[in-house]
Amino acid sequence: MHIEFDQAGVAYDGRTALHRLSLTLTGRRIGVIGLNGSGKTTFARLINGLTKPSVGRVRVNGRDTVDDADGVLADTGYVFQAPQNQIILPIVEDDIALGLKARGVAKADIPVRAEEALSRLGISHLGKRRSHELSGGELQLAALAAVLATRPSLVILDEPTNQLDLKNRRRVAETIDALSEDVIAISHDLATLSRFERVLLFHEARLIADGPADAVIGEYEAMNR
Ligand SMILES: Nc1ncnc2c1ncn2[C@@H]1O[C@H](COP(=O)(O)OP(=O)(O)OP(=O)(O)O)[C@@H](O)[C@H]1O
Repeated sequence: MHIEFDQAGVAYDGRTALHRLSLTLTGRRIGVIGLNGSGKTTFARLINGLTKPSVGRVRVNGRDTVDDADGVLADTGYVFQAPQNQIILPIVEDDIALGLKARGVAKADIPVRAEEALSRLGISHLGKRRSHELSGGELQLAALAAVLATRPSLVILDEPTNQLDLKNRRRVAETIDALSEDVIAISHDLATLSRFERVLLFHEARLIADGPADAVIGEYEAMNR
């Protein structure tokens, strides 16, 4: 990945959600930590252009998130904090197909791409299931499959293991570990992020630490002791 924040910041009605930030992200796996309301989701949404900067610019793999919003969206997949807001159609594979259709994938390729993504995560059996009947872990994996089916080069995960029990948390964490795509993950699961190459710590809408996982996680733990 190559992501550049150039004095980018976000404010809502005069309240700052993220102070101006300049930073370059390269590499394959970046974790994001911080207390509730510290600006993590705002930061992540800036990267795929879901949130536009109030000031400054964000560029993802050379594309500006305002000037080339469609290009950025095509290249970055975003798995939302609440998968029930992401998988909206009654049947899982129909939902995956909807996302592919919206991206202009040829009709004949849609079922192939959907099945490829489901089988990659070991959940082919969920394709024909009703999404509202799935467990939290199954739904989280289905949401990830829907994003992977669009073949993004970067996957942004917003608290992917948040709602999960221990078994599903492990399963999703292992899946994330095995992804070949670049990953930016917001997580409170510090054990998972400890395997990431770089971790960013947000506090009160500012980036306050940025470095190797062990050091930044240690700082976060010390702050909250
Ligand atoms: N659309 C919005 N309108 C107004 N305020 C917002 C909006 N989105 C976020 N905020 C505010 O910006 C601040 C940062 O929110 P953000 O969601 O980025 O935090 P977070 O670190 O992801 O929190 P959490 O861990 O609870 O998900 C919060 O004070 C939040 O209330």
